[in-house]
Amino acid sequence: MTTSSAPGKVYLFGEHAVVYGEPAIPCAIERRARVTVEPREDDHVRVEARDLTLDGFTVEYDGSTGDRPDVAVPSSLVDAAMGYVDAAVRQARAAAESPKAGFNITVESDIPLGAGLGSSAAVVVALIDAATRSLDAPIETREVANRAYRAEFEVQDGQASRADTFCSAMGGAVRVEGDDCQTIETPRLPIVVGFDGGAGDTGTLVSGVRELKNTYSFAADTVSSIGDIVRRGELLLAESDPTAAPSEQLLTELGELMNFNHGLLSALGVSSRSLDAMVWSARDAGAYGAKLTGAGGGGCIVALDSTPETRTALRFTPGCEDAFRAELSMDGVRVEEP
Ligand SMILES: Nc1ncnc2c1ncn2[C@@H]1O[C@H](COP(=O)(O)OP(=O)(O)O)[C@@H](O)[C@H]1O
Ligand SMILES: C[C@@](O)(CCOP(=O)(O)O)CC(=O)O
Ligand SMILES: [Mg+2]
Repeated sequence: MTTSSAPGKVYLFGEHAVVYGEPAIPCAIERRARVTVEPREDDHVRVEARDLTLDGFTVEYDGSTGDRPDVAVPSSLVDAAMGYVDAAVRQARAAAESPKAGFNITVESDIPLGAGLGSSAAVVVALIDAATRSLDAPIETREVANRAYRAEFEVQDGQASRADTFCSAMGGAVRVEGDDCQTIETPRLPIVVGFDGGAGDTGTLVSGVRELKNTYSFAADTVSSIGDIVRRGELLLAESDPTAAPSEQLLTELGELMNFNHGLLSALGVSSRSLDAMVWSARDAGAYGAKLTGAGGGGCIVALDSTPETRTALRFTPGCEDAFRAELSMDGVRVEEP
């Protein structure tokens, strides 16, 4: 039995645009998905995912035939829910060169689903790591990231960047531009997350942006402007001392860029009333800046504030269900005691 865990993330800058080759800077946060994998004698895959959907469920199906599990919900819902787990199992089998390996898989996660904190990437990364280890065929962390990207790419119909999966596998802050993935050093940023209790569908939101971008040249310009914001942001981070507390000037400038980034994401149609309400509430409370994080449509915002003010304001914001400080997680994927 092998258990691996991997962190979720927030985007400081650059979600969506990163799908089209612009750079992005996600930061891993101390909210993790844990996946326990036990190899089986047969080629079946049994998945226990209690955090999945409202009530969670357990299914067993024959992974070799591609038969769907026999459960009393529409199969499209099961496919949507199981897509990432299925794709990660395929990647783990391929990496271990064991196409018929069967597994008992248990997924536990502190990361809300579909909320922009990268639950899919964390589950896929932890699953690939644990499954390959359980077959005595461990792979390097960068290869876990690569396989996890291929799983997300498959599930999101070819519309995925390497950002979420690389960040979850490596931990810390990272910079991703196309296939170029690097870890970067940043000062400890005072990250606050607000969560509206909702979710957005990553595939659908990415398709919406793609359509706008293909229809309007100004939407394509908006995507490249997001890239400009990220380049500006990474310069600020590169010039700062990662071992010192972030300066007031750095936080002010990063906040301004985050505000701008949110405006452009909003123009691309991926914000929502509750995300906007949380963003404004954070700004009114004195946050340096605030933006939605991840695919959008509902879910989470990320703000910078060293004081408790933003958290307090968010907790009183209608539509905000939870607000918490998110520490940067320097640990990416790691093995856990089962
Ligand atoms: N705890 C979990 N157990 C099983 N699958 C999960 C879990 N968390 C996330 N997933 C998978 O990830 C999907 C959500 O991913 P996505 O829409 O990309 O949102 P995000 O990555 O922002 O959370 C879920 O529909 C499910 O397939
Ligand atoms: C919108 C996007 O840039 C980020 C999606 O993040 P999340 O799955 O909502 O956490 C898509 C991607 O990079 O694959
Ligand atoms: Mg995701």
